[in-house]
Amino acid sequence: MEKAPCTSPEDLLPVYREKVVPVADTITLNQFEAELLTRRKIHSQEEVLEVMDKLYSMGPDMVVITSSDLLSLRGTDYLMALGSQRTRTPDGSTVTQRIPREMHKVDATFIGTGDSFAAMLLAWMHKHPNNLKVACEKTLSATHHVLQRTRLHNTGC
Ligand SMILES: Nc1ncnc2c1ncn2[C@@H]1O[C@H](COP(=O)(O)OP(=O)(O)O)[C@@H](O)[C@H]1O
Ligand SMILES: Cc1ncc(COP(=O)(O)O)c(CN)c1O
Repeated sequence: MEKAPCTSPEDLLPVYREKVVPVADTITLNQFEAELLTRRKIHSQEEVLEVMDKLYSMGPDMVVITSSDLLSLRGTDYLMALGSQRTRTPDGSTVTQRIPREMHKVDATFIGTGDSFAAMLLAWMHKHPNNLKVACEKTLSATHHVLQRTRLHNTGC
């Protein structure tokens, strides 16, 4: 999960908030990025849902929090990802599907996992256009395999 300092200049934040997010259909971001965009801190499962609602109110219909280290019920060895999709019913109300998944932490630091996650999610969403659950699960599984293999390649264990 990306921590400060940001890889993007902070003065671009208003551009993301006001120009980019409102025209996005889907956003994938980690907990830190979600906190920055919404100006809210996440300390609990309830708060992550509030932050996701705020992100929906900014425009996208699909929000995927790629990782959070606070929310896993299984402890600090796990990360949580949370996929979520909002659909409008013919009567005008909205239904939100949420797909929380926990993954075992791989004991290493990786760069580019968020980018690779977003690219794989796009590919799996293309293959499974009506099934975010399957797209998220395949993305997480493939990500985990890539990271384990990367670690094995670098450390031999
Ligand atoms: N140390 C890790 N152990 C297990 N999975 C990880 C680890 N780091 C990243 N991932 C995986 O990569 C995905 C994207 O990583 P994340 O840290 O959320 O993105 P970013 O690189 O934007 O901070 C996560 O959903 C998770 O599946
Ligand atoms: C300068 C820079 N470094 C590293 C990364 C990789 O970030 P992440 O680990 O969040 O995918 C990015 C994101 N594209 C970046 O812009």
